[in-house]
Amino acid sequence: MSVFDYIERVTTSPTLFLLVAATVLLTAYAVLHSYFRRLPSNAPPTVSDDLPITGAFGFWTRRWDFFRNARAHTSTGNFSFHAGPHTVVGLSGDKGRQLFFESRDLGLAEGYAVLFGQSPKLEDKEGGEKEEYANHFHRRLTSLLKNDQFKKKLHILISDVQDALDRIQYEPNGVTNPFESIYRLVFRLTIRIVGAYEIAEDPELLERTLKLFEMIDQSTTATSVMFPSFPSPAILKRTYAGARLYMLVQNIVKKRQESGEKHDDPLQYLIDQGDRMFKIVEFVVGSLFAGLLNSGINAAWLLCYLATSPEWLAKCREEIRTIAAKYATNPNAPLRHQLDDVPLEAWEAEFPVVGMCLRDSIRLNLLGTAFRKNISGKPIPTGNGNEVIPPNAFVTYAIADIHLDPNIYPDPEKWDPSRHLPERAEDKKKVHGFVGWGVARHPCLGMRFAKLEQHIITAYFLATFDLSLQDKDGKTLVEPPKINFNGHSAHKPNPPPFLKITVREK
Ligand code: HEM
Repeated sequence: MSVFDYIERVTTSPTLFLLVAATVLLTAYAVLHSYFRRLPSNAPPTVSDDLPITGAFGFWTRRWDFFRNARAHTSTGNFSFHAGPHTVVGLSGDKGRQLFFESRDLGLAEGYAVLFGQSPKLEDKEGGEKEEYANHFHRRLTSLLKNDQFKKKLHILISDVQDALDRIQYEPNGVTNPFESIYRLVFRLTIRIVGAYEIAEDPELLERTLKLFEMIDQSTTATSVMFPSFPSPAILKRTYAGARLYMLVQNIVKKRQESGEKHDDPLQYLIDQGDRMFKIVEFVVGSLFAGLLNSGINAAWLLCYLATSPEWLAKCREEIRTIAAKYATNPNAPLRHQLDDVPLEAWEAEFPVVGMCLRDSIRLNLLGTAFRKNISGKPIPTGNGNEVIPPNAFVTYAIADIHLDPNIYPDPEKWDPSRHLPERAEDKKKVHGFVGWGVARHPCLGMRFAKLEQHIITAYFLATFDLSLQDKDGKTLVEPPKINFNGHSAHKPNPPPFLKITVREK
């Protein structure tokens, strides 16, 4: 068939004409798009699978593999790619890590807002407004995470833990999935510290709030970041869940206003500060995102690790027994009741063994990448020749770049708390050798609370139960489940493991 025959056929068949026109337009768009999003020549080299329009799929499908592969293919270990319309630079190595965590030109909130992107959009924020939001959020959270709050709340946190353990004790066949039961407990504790009394006290409302939160959490998909204006199911779900959460909190506030009822809780503090409704909801959801995932998932993992490590289980129990004996008013009471007399200061400072177990769990389970954005308006030198991070580019650092480095942490995928003993101190071998609690410009604001709740949950659990790990068929597991290191953040293992528990007498 000659070219003329072909043209005649296309122009006389409307379907074929539309098909060809669409293909031509799409190709033209892809070519133009690729041309306009070209990076400056001194940006780190672009990865080979950076597709037009969508960008690099590996970033979404196998994040850690994508990073390892990309960093291995450039001389500096830094590389560039796209996530939809966004230019992203991946940093790696010691220099990259220091720049990432120490540069004041890299904005944390701006990076997470787009690439992590879970918080429901209650109001669009631009420039100064974004900064105002971050300041407001930090101010409120810092007030709620002060010593006097912990002192006041300690007894209620402990009572919530005891309540959860009572429920776990009566789960069928003495078997519990910690990624559900302990995760829910952490959710309740987090609501106590950043949310509302009414939610923490009402199991049905607590469950509903958790479901809405999880709906938002699951809404960061590749398409929702690539095409944020397209009403994809994920974005619709997020908007729906955000609106429902808004109404849920609004109802509580209205009820309080109408009845004149007040509670000594975070919600009342926010109301008394004169915060508007959307700010209150934004604060609660933001705090849950900052706090719940890491705390809830690590609390569950910690028990799984201990259930498969007789050595560290014994060491933790010994520590718990010693501290309980130091403070117990009745040394003959069962261990779990002796713990009721432990003061806040001891909960915070006197659990180094449990602390090391938690530290290695965080090393392994802080997955995916941290995010920043170049907000300086200028190129930022990376310290490698004339290589720069272009203005407005997003910046990512894969936590595994340091946490799974075999030169720092030998046998890096193995949970081994003894790495953190003073004589080994593997995490001190390099600057920012452990970034599990954030470092430099962005240390974790919730670390004190997170450690406190982890110490309390672990101590009460081990004092109350003997435990072993098993699969869904009841087969004993002698090793913890494998972690999917390609995950984007701390997550529940699939399939889940179960804890088989029996109540301890002493
Ligand atoms: C085991 C539990 C936790 C872990 C492992 C953890 C870890 C981290 C890490 C690694 C960062 C730094 C992120 C970065 O540099 O990109 C961070 C920051 C932060 N964390 Fe946590 N976190 C935990 C619990 C909490 C809790 C319970 C809260 C609050 C209720 C919280 C609030 C925050 C906030 C607000 C920031 C941002 C600080 C800033 O903007 O400078 N975290 N956390």
